[in-house]
Amino acid sequence: MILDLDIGNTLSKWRLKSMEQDRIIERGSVWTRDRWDGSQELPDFRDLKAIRISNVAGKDILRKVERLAKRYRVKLYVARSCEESAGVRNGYQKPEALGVDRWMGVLAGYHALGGCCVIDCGSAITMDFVLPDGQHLGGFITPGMRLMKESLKLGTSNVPFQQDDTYQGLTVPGTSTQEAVTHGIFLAAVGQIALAYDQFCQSQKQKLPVILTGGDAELIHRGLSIHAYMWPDMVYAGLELIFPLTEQELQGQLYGAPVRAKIIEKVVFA
Ligand SMILES: Nc1ncnc2c1ncn2[C@@H]1O[C@H](COP(=O)(O)OP(=O)(O)O)[C@@H](O)[C@H]1O
Ligand SMILES: CC(C)(COP(=O)(O)O)[C@@H](O)C(=O)NCCC(=O)O
Ligand SMILES: [K+]
Repeated sequence: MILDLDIGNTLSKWRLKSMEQDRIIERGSVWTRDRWDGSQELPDFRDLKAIRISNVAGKDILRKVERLAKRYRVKLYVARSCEESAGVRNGYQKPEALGVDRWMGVLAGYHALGGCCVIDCGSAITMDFVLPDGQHLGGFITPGMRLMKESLKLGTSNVPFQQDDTYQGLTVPGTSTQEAVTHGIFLAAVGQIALAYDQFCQSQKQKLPVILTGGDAELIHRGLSIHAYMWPDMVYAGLELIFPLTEQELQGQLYGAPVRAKIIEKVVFA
């Protein structure tokens, strides 16, 4: 069994993947700031062959995982941002400073679709752009929806947005503090993405595919008018790409990868 860890600043997501088949056996998450020891939310470490980790929540967490890997004598693969990997050249002045979750997303996105725009809607909303020739151009970082809400401390609570169909109402002016805040935040999240993507396509004179991932991707996706692929396992896919362990991964098949919509040529009957 392989344990893949996507450690974000809010949630630490994990999944258990079987070595033999391309199957996810179990998934879970723990609050990154919580104590992990003895947490019921973590998988059983005993039957693991390997742990692969993308971590943006600091060294303490990494040390915790290193201790676990050592205790259970499991091989640990730690992802790090670097200058170039899997055909992508890191556009950061200091490549190692790029968040490794962003780097995993960019590598997976480029492998699946070539040039693309990768958007991770988590504690922060990050956007990254990669050209068809593999050049990463960098991107944008803004507070995620929950952080925007908390920063206002206006009639808000720590409860995440209801991922239900009330989003339609989110684009009309709010008539209470709660509504004005919730609608405003949604508008900010969706609006910045639309503006940044539009300006990018104008400057590059090409429309690159957009891939969304992260805890708030569903909600934001429904507010976007641009077409976007959803890839919940995108960060994990970056781990599969740089640390391939299963048959499929060794053949470059990434779990849940979007398949570029084929433009069906109009069949014209003579
Ligand atoms: N305090 C909280 N209580 C409940 N859900 C939360 C809380 N904070 C964040 N969330 C939800 O958890 C998800 C965090 O997104 P995720 O992409 O996992 O973030 P990160 O990778 O930055 O940790 C979001 O969907 C958000 O709505
Ligand atoms: C921007 C981030 C905090 C996003 O993390 P997340 O929302 O996934 O918790 C993370 O990618 C990060 O720590 N980046 C390092 C700084 C940078 O990418 O420029
Ligand atoms: K994330």
